[in-house]
Amino acid sequence: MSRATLRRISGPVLRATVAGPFTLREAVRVGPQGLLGEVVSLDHDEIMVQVYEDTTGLRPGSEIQGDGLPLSIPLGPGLLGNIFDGLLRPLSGQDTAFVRPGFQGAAAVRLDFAPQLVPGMQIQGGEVLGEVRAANGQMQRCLVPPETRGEVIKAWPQGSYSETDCVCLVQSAHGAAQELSMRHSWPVRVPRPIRRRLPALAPLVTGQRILDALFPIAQGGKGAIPGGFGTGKTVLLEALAKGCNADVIVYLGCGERGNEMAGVLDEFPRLTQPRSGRPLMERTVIIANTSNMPVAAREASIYSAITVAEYFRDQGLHVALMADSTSRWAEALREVSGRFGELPGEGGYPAYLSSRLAEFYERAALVETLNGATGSVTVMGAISPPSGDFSEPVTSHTKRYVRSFWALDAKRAHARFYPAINPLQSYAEDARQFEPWWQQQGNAQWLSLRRQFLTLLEEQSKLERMARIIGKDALPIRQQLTLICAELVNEAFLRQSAFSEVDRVATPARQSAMMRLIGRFIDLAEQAVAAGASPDQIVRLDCMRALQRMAEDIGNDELQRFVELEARVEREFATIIRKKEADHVSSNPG
Ligand SMILES: Nc1ncnc2c1ncn2[C@@H]1O[C@H](COP(=O)(O)OP(=O)(O)OP(=O)(O)O)[C@@H](O)[C@H]1O
Repeated sequence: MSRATLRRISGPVLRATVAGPFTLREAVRVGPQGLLGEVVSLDHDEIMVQVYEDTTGLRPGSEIQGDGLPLSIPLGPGLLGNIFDGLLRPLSGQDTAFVRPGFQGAAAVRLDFAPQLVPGMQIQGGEVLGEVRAANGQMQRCLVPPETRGEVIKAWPQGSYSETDCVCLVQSAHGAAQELSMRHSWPVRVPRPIRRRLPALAPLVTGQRILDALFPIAQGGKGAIPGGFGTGKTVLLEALAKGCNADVIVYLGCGERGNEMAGVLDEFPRLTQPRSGRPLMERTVIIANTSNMPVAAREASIYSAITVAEYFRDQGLHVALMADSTSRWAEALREVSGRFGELPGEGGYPAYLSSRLAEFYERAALVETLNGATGSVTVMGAISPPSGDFSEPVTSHTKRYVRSFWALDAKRAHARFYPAINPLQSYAEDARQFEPWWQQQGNAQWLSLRRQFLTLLEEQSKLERMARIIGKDALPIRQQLTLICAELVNEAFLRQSAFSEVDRVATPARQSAMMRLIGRFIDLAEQAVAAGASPDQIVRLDCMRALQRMAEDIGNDELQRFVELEARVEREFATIIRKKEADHVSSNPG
């Protein structure tokens, strides 16, 4: 085992004189406490180590021992429903209220394991070793570690085992025997292998109308949520974690304030999944690395989170990873890089900020797993640009790698218009691909309605600028109508409170019903104006209020009420149009 002697300590960065061969990225144990670290540079007889724990009290002269392996995390069935720090160690103290006791110790917790392998079988990495059934009936697959290959020489029978108990013995072609348990470890910085990437065909259904209908993200896609202070990044990520249709949620609180994380920790165990009604924590893994935890661990936490997400993907599941916030992660990178004495690049960040962001987002994908199943990791990262300036390095580099960009807007947030996503600054590069998916949901008009809504919102912004100069009433009637319709899209469709009992999650069917109804309103309003009705008459229709309130009034299970509302809108427009035609006839009797 390689050893080194600690020479210099600068916060989480150590320099040590080596007495044995170390490798780059090797995990090390430092000092008498065995603090966990990683070799980040090698130079003749000196190594530089980044330590993931508090280095207070450490002294020069202490010993550093190499693990001989890269920094790795344990992956097993005990992850689901629990909360960990950035290096995947269960959080202790108050936070352990819902941590399955002894996860790390593993021996204490026994799980019902049903094997799927029998002696004589030739197996390869990624195959299903067996299944674990939790007390609540939830099934999880245990996988053969990706690099394992050989013949099963012994398989333990169905029964109760701890995560680290041997349940299968495999002999490789070279004759070496390997013990397999329900848990295996994997180096966090190495993407887990897959058979191939698949083209994304379906969106991740988020339950947020502005995202699903206007700026969708693919299942296996990557999205960013940039937004200045207090614009709603955390609330939006939490809403996605609660309402999206992923099988597993990995929620990473990276460098956020402790009280914000406390909200998640307190709330998630009490909530149920809107679709299945099951407890939300059953499908969630929380990784919390708040601003008061060691800075270097924050840097590692993003890799731990994506590795956990890939582990569930490899079981053939669809996983959504929410990272709040990637800016705090980049700040950790900057701080540690400064201590290494590296030359700072743009904004003081290291020159490799962009490649690190790329490495992270590239791990999002829809894939065929090693065992032939289909799974995905969708990544959504919040960004906190200082002063809300989207040209700063983290936002601008992230923009190059994500396909959905949901820009939060301080003006909308100040007006308490939530989610405060600015539709003019946001985009979704994969949107058109989802037309067939929406057709399958019974919304054949989705693409044209989406285009119509986006055009209205764009025109609204231009017209409002003009109206500020000349006054709204001085605009031509058609343009006044555009403003009315855009306002309806905003108020009735895009506004969605994350705290509303009825509206916090909108199903695709309800979103479709609302889109169609607004589209019908726009058609009828145009017909009414063509027949001579004034914009004022349209605004004063009784149904206007019902339309503006429909998101709050009509729930996901009450789709028939949209049909009734549409009939009411048609009746009211028919009345104005008939009246206009009658007026026309009486003023032109010949
Ligand atoms: N979708 C939403 N629905 C209802 N209210 C919201 C929504 N989004 C944000 N808010 C309101 O805005 C407040 C601030 O939101 P949040 O804490 O998510 O902002 P943030 O961008 O994460 O802040 P910070 O920059 O401090 O991390 C919330 O406490 C809530 O009152």
